Amino acid sequence: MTIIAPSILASDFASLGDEIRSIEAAGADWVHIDIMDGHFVPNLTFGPPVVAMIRPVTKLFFDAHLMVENPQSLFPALAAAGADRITVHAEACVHLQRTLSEIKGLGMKAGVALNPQTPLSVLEYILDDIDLVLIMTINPGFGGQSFLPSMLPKLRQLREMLERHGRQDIHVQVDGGINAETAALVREAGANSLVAGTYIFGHENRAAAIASLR
Ligand SMILES: O=C(CO)[C@@H](O)[C@H](O)COP(=O)(O)O
Repeated sequence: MTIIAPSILASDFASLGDEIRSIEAAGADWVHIDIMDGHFVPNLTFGPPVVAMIRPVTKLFFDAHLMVENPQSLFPALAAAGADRITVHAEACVHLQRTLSEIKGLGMKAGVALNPQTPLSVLEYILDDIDLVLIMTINPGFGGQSFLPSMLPKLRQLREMLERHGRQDIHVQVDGGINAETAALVREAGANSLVAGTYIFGHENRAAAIASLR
């Protein structure tokens, strides 16, 4: 079963609670929360106080994607705010294994995101520390960008790596430019968790949009 994680980056922030209720009613599995700091990526979103405010709105799993420098400084506040998983960028973490241990030490699941140019080899020795790999199918920072088809072979190679290590249980997530067309491509290449912002929140029928991604 493909897991659908709408990215609230594309929602109407003035009605964030209602937007989250809407995707829950439409069949979303996880809420994807893009946290950006204006340094690691050239855009700024929100932080732990907003996560805490939306926590009572839904019981859906909170899948936080940190596009920030020094992500570890946010872990305690995000744990307290109710994040279920924190995904950090390998490019932002000098001591990646330690960073992942810190996330798990606070009772959350841990994931690693890779920018398009980052090789899969950075994952080779940390597979025991994660339950998700996020393959960015755009350069992070903004919604509404076009899907990079060059990420399809990367997804296939990741699936092979996970099989080689007996870790097929690790989620393979994609993020960026996902719509009904690109969803079929990434599912075929091995993704089982799809993040989509513009496509779901911009669709007149969000339940139909989510169903089309599966
Ligand atoms: O992490 C990001 C952007 O950096 C994403 O989660 C985007 O929000 C995806 O947006 P769409 O491409 O689906 O509009």
